[in-house]
Amino acid sequence: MSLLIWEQCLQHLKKQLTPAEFSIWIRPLKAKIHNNFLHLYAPNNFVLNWIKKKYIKNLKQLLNKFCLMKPPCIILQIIPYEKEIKICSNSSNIFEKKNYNFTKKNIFNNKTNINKKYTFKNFIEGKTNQIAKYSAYQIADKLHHSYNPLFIYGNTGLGKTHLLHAIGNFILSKKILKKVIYIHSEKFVQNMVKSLKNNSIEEFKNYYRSVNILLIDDIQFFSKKERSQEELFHTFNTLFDGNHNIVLTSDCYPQKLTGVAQRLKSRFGWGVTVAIDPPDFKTRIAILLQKAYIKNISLPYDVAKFIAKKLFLNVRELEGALNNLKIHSIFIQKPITIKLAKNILKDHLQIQKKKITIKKIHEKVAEYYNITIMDLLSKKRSRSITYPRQIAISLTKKLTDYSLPEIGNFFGGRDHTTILHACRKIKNLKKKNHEILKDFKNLLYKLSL
Ligand SMILES: Nc1ncnc2c1ncn2[C@@H]1O[C@H](COP(=O)(O)OP(=O)(O)OP(=O)(O)O)[C@@H](O)[C@H]1O
Repeated sequence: MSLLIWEQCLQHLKKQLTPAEFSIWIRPLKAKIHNNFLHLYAPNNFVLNWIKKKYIKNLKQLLNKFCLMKPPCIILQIIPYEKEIKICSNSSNIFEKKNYNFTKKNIFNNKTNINKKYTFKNFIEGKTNQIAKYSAYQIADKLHHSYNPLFIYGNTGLGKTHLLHAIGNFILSKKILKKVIYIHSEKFVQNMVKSLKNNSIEEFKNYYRSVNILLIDDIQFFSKKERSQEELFHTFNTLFDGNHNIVLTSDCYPQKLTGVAQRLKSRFGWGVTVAIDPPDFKTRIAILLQKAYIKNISLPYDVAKFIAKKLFLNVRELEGALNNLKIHSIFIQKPITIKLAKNILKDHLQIQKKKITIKKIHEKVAEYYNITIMDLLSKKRSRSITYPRQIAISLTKKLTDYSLPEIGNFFGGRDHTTILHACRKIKNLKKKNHEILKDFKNLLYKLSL
């Protein structure tokens, strides 16, 4: 009996469960087969109990299905720390291996700049980022040319940089002789300026034009930097013509980049362009639990749920809340509870709320839908006006402490029942229509800046 049987169960469960369920509960389990016993090691008591309650029956059925002879008995236990290391290092599904540097020395030290911390394995997948992750993986795994260039765009803190490093780490782990470099756009510009000063611009050019996979982060930093754009343009052409992969990230769609030459923008869109949106509720919970696990923080599920409900714009914010909770719980020497989370998030949410005024909501919504503020407050009933108005009302309800009649006053003296109706309507539409949900989230983001 080998671990192959467990691999089969994993493949099956991966299809059966949602990505979030699989990542939170099943993926952290480490398996070992010994004397017809399948030892499953859970990272903590919480996961262990959950597996017992929700998945053990299913696991037994799968073992029965896949075993031709007598299926092994399952022994479920908590992993002791030293054991965890041992099992992990033997595990076949670990992507991270030794980073390697290139031997040829030059002024840039041939550093890959890849951060080992960010891998595909610890990138939690959900509806809003799965295409980006899939595309990034295609490049890492197969160096797919149809994905050249891959352009990933989205708001801050949603995992774009994480995916760039994940590509780099995956390629490095395969130990194939491919030169992969991660570079932040600002650094690219700095290096270029330095090279111009040092009379080493030829080395600069050769360095970036000789890579096999170039990962460039936050391309919007090239805005209005004509000389650097010129250099990027030639680097891009050399790599593209030589069938080398280029992956770029940005805070917006290529054509929306301001201060960037049209010839570059059009090249950015030659391959595949994918968006990353803020994670949905379930994915936020999964991310929190995973980050807590990595940071060795004991985070109860209900607290993760509470934080995920309150913070919905970006993952960096979730991580910040988690770090804050950890520090406070260590300081007061008490475990993390909902009460503690409420206290900590209170200040954060209060600051957020203070930043959001009715004026700002009016302005941002009007600008987003290309209508006037007067339209928003008017009695006009055409769909092109009522829909943005209902969105604005619903945002006001979510982001401020105003009562329904007060909100009615801010929107042209409307009755509180009209306000309630608008909020309910948008709530339902968000569930059914992805575009509406996206509009709502985009506006939430713009208002939070
Ligand atoms: N799906 C995810 N799973 C796990 N961690 C994530 C995920 N998305 C984001 N993160 C984490 O959130 C943090 C911020 O992500 P990252 O730096 O990649 O964002 P970004 O989109 O590049 O933001 P910016 O545009 O500000 O550079 C990182 O610690 C990253 O690991």
